[in-house]
Formats: sequence, structure tokens, C-alpha cells
Amino acid sequence: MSDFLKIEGLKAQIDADGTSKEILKGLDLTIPKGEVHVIMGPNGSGKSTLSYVLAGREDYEVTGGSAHFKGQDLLELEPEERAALGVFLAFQSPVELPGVNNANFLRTAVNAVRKARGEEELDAVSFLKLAREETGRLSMSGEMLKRAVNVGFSGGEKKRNEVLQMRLLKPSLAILDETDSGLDIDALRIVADGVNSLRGPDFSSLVITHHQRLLDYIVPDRVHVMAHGRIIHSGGPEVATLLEKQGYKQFLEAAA
Ligand SMILES: Nc1ncnc2c1ncn2[C@@H]1O[C@H](COP(=O)(O)OP(=O)(O)OP(=O)(O)O)[C@@H](O)[C@H]1O
Repeated sequence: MSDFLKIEGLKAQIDADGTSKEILKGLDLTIPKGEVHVIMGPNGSGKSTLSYVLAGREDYEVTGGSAHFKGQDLLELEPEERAALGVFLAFQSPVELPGVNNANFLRTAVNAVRKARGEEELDAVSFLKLAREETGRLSMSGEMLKRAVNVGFSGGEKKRNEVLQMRLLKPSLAILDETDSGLDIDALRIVADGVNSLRGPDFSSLVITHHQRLLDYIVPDRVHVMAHGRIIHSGGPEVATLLEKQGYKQFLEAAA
């Protein structure tokens, strides 16, 4: 099956102050196996909401449509089942876990996925060897493995830690919400290198970004423009160049 991720007519809402607000309003998106797709869109169009819904965050209620991954109904699965299926989600602001050792946290996450895939779990020594190889590759200090997860990490260190997690988990679908305009050029490169290093026939990615610049490093197969809770235009990498020059106006007018 070539359609790895297939989202059809997806609708989702959130309850805010006692009233329901529909954010995703019938979103269609297909990512074939082995492709990297990018979503760009004006503020408030629902990009982060899409990543939260795919992650299975409880506060968003899916009211219509479907999302399938590898032929399975993603929306029916618990977040850890989605991870076992190969879905990895990285957010703008990775969570800090005081008191939780980073190496232990990473090993638990990796072993949960290995176990679900029927692979042998890694003992502490083999895991540390693997983790050290990866931290070296990412120019991360080995010290980061001994600290509490993300606590006191700089923005760039948090990004590296996320990419470390992604490389250790070897997902088949990585969804990265990089919408934060606070990402500096180094962080963009870290994210791009992380995605590029995993690129291959069994890896797909959905990257949510405002940064045309990110696309200098990750050359996407498709770029989707999102507005008002839907994908309103899809094309090749040239769409991002056009957006950079002309903004969203033409796409919004064409979709109106
Ligand atoms: N918990 C919430 N309570 C109320 N409104 C929310 C909540 N979460 C999202 N929204 C609203 O849903 C809309 C879409 O938000 P979302 O963060 O998905 O947009 P986005 O496209 O990622 O925006 P940005 O580019 O600014 O990051 C916004 O109008 C936002 O205010």
C-alpha cells in the first residue's frame, strides 16, 4: 500500500469556555510511503491542532472524518499504540520532566517500541552505547543523558534531544511541529539533519513550519497550504518559494 498516512474529511473541535470551537473542518491529506510533506499556513489555521489530534491528545474531540496509517485506524489507537505502529511526534516545546533521568526515559521509550515490534529489548549497557553514538553524531554532550529530561536544556538542546529520541526510535512516520518562530538557524539545521538522516523508502514525514528557510535544508516532496482548518492548496517545493514572495493572499482568495 503506497498511501502510508491517509486523512479524509477530518473534523475536530475543542471545548473552550463552555462552547465548542471547530478547528479542523474537513481536512484531507495523503502522505505516500517514503515522502516528506510540509504544511505551511497562516497563524491559527489549525496546524498544531492537526498534530495534537494525530498524537491523540484528549482535549481535542474528533467529530468527523478519518485518519489511517499503514491501513489502521489511527484515531482508535492509544498514543502508545500509535508509537508502536511507528508514529513519532515532536512538538514546538518539548515537555520537561523533573526527576526523570533522560537516559532512562529514552531507554523506556525505545524498549516499549521494540517490544511492541517483537524486537529484543536493550539492556542499560547496550542502550548507553547506542545513545552515546547518537549523541556524538548530534554534537550533543554525553552529559545530557544524565540530566533530567529537558530540565534546564536550552532551546537548541531540547531540539537535539528530540532529534536524538527520533533517531533512537527510528519511526516510520515523523510528525514535527516546528511552527515556533523562535527556532534559530542551528535548531532548523538540527531538525533538518534529523529528518534527512532518516529519509528512505520506509520513512515518511510531515513537517509543520513557518520557515521557508527550513526547506532550504529539507527538500520536501509536497508542500500543502492550510487555512481555516483545511488544506487549500498542494504542490511541489515551488509553493513554499511562492509563499515567501507573495504571502498567503493568492491561495486564500483562490480557495474562497
Ligand atoms: N485549547 C484551546 N482553547 C481555545 N482555542 C484553541 C485551543 N487550541 C487551539 N485553539 C484555537 O484554534 C485555532 C487553531 O490553533 P492552532 O494552534 O492549531 O493553529 P496553528 O495553525 O498551529 O497556529 P500558529 O501558526 O499560530 O501556531 C486558533 O484560533 C486557536 O486559538
